[in-house]
Amino acid sequence: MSLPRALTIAGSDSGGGAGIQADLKTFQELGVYGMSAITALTAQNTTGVQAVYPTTPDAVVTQIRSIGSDIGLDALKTGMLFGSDIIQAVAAVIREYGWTKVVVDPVMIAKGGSVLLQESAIHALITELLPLTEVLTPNIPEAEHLTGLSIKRATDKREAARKLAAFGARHVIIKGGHDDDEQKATDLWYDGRDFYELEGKRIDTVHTHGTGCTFSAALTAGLASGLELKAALEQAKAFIQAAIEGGIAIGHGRGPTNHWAYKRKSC
Ligand SMILES: Nc1ncnc2c1ncn2[C@@H]1O[C@H](COP(=O)(O)OP(=O)(O)O)[C@@H](O)[C@H]1O
Ligand SMILES: Cc1ncc(COP(=O)(O)OP(=O)(O)O)c(N)n1
Repeated sequence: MSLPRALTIAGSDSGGGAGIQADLKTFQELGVYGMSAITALTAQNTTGVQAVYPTTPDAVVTQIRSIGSDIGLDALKTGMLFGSDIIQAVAAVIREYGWTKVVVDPVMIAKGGSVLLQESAIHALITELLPLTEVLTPNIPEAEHLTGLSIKRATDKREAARKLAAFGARHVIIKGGHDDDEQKATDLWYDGRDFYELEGKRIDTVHTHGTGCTFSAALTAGLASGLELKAALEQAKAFIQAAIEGGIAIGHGRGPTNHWAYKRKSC
């Protein structure tokens, strides 16, 4: 197989732990050539998001076309999309190129509470992007917000996953980082028919900035490399587990995960 290529369409995190920076580091660590289309600049560090400066739909589409018309790609992911106009533009360009290995991380709110997706953009996310989505990776608050359901028990997670699949996503992974299990961090995978669990030991740490971005980027890298979804998910889970175990205590707040830990571990 030729060099695998992956694109991330997301926001920039100046602190380097989430967004575009986390995605490109993850692609690189997994041997995938990484490319980016930036939807917004955030001034951000381990204590939170200080400011958000969205780009324009035109700027986003032009970046994506520069890649589509020349280098091409094997898989793509979306992260912070911020507004409905950017979502509509991204969906249109995905349709234009006919890309199908599309991972959507429906980033809404940073762990510090800052809004990374406007409320007015939820409708566009559901109607424009989810029908183009191969794998949707919400955390629990995002799954609740998209479905209007309250997720307290395992059965609620399953109902939410069914509802998200009905919006058009072919596979749904509801991530377990925010649930109240103190021993395990378990992600639920729904393939439109059956449910599976991806289990990991919960690590007691505050250094979890960028976990969702890193997990979805690792999944995208696996798909770009030609792995089947099950193998790509297992690799992504092992990648994020190692990255959280090796979390980096820099700054004065919630430090980033360690993107080189997985490769070090497997060497
Ligand atoms: N403390 C933790 N220990 C182990 N795995 C975790 C922990 N927190 C999150 N994860 C895992 O990291 C991935 C991202 O999940 P989550 O933190 O829920 O996403 P987000 O960053 O979007 O809120 C999932 O695979 C989840 O199970
Ligand atoms: C630019 C940007 N994109 C996404 C996020 C959210 O990342 P996530 O992996 O969910 O991690 P936390 O912010 O929740 O720690 C972000 N912060 N910035």
